Amino acid sequence: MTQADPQILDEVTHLRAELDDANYRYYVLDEPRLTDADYDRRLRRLQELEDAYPDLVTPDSPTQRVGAAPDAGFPEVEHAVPMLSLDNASNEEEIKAFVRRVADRLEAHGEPLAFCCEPKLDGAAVSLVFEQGMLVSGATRGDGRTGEGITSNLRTLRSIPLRLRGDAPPELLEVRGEVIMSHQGFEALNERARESDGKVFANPRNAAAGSLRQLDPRVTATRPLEFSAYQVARIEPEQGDASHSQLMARLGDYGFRTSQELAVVEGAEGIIDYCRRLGEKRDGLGYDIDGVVIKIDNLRLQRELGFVARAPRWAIAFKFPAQEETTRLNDVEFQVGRTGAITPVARLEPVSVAGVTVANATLHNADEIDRLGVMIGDTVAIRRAGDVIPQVIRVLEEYRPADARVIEFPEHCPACGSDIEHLEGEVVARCSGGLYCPAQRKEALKHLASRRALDIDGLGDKLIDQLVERDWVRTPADLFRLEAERLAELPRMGKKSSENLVAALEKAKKTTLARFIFALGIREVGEATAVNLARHFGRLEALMEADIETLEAVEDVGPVVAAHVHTFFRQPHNRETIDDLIACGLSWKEEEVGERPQPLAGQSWVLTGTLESMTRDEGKARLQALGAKVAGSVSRKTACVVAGEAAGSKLEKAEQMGVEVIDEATFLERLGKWEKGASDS
Ligand SMILES: NC(=O)c1ccc[n+]([C@@H]2O[C@H](COP(=O)([O-])OP(=O)(O)OC[C@H]3O[C@@H](n4cnc5c(N)ncnc54)[C@H](O)[C@@H]3O)[C@@H](O)[C@H]2O)c1
Ligand SMILES: [Zn+2]
Repeated sequence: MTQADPQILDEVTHLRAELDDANYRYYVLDEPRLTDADYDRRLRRLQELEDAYPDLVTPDSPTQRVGAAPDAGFPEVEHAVPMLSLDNASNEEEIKAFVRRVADRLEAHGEPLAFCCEPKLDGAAVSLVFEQGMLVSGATRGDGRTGEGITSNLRTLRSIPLRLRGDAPPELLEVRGEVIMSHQGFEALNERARESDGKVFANPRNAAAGSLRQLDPRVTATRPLEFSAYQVARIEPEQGDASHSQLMARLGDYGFRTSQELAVVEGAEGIIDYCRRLGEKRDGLGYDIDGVVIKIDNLRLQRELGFVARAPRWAIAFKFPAQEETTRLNDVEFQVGRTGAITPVARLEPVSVAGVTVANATLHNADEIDRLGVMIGDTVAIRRAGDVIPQVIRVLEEYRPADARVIEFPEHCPACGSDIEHLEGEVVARCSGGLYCPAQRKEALKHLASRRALDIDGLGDKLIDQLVERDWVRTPADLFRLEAERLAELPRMGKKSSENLVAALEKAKKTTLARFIFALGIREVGEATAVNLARHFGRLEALMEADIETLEAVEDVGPVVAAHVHTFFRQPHNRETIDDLIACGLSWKEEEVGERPQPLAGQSWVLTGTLESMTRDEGKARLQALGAKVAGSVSRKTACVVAGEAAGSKLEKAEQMGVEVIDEATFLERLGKWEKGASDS
């Protein structure tokens, strides 16, 4: 046996310290600092050294253990059957070697072996114990022997049955599976966290693990978690299933979700083919997988093969390329979205992430840049998964060069030069050139033409897209200069509909001051605010000249709205656009700004979560137009909460306070009724 020299000993000690720290950050804090690739490299190196110098192996080496010791915040749960890790294969050769190895051990030469292949879900492993069909305990993997008791948290997951389906449940069932978060759920959770200064997670795995390990189950309940079962650890009495795949079908009958991608294949060729096909599907699945788990399907053969220290002999994980990589951030550019939001985009040293070259990643907004503490020249970890835009998730500060530069947020819109507004308390910075900015042109025109603005009949979204794309319409006033003959050249626009549109444009010119103000699309100026502004100032000129103080004196106008209005009218381009519209013949009689019935007057409403049929701003405007106040937080005075998709803490608070909560469908139904009532009278 070779004797290790002090240098090797040093390296081993150092690697172990690094890996222990990485395990703690990954499994306990759910906040890794190393990428998985870096972690795996270190673990492999340690394994090599231990193979070369077996004397150095200690029972507590990271190569001998799984996960990390359970956190003290939870009761300890001893696993009756240990929760192990899996050996890895990273290429076809290693898959073939695995198949040869098991065939040799089983002395199954010549006979094709059946393997059950499943996606390797990238979440957090949990174990669930059912007695007489009832869920009695749920735990994390922990260090494999002892996990954290998180039963109450797991009970909040709808995909975990609290009682097994069917009338003859086994006396005892222990099921293992992965708790995952879909890409959609993950994005929505982080989006909420960014808005409310909550914890932003690097990836769905950390988000799932972190959400499960909340001390308060009510927090877990708000997180979009799903459970997918992949193993039966114990079943008593035995039900006579001969294979893993039969057990999975049984779990389906008991009410569990199992992978839809599960398939039984034969031999190494079958496995390799499955891995290739699943690899191609990976980006479209909507959740993270980091590979394929391959298991001997026959349960008797599984038992014959048994386990080694860290992993079963009858299974292997084929690893897909990592979805996180590190690269250099060369520069940051700023893009204007269609609603004027300014998004910082990281220009990266191109790097291949899971088979796709990534050269750009989003940095979301100025707060995110602060949160990450990122500078130009930094080495950053990026993540690309599914169809989600690649993101910068972490800075590797130790690699920061001496000439790293601070990222300066621009003061003027890169598309049109208007001032960028970055209001206190708002995460998103925006271009204030609403009507003028080419990046916002389509949206601005769609808003202007909409029913509650200028109400231009027949000017739909598709038509606006065409007009802008052909460059026939650059400013709102250009709309009113369109001629029927020219319009008739457009696809699916006959002579008749062109003439109708021109007539509708003519008709729309006669409007009201309130509609005109609303049509300008000033941020946060909904219909109700527009009415208040029109009523207060009476004349457009007076509104345009108003200072912030005067604006704040208007009913329902707070500092934020006042600032938006003020900035809007300070932009020379916006003023030109308005002059131009008036020159085209837009007009209104002040006295037309009349009273509208306001069935919701005096009520306070709260919107939370994502609405499918409208933006939150629009929902707010429509409520305000009916007289309601729309508040940002729930209190006892709240009349009603509208809960959209992925509604979070506000929904929870409303439920605690006994405030009425309605879903989007009910909201739409009621809005329709009230709005009809309002326009009838
Ligand atoms: N970045 C870091 O700092 C850091 C630290 C520690 C670990 N890690 C990463 O964690 C991984 C190692 O973790 P591990 O020990 O949990 O091993 P593993 O994740 O490679 O394999 C075991 C796990 O696979 C999961 N699994 C998913 N689908 C399954 C299925 N269908 N059947 C059976 N099991 C399934 C189970 O949760 C099981 O616990 C590596 O990828 C490593 O890079 C990273
Ligand atoms: Zn702009």
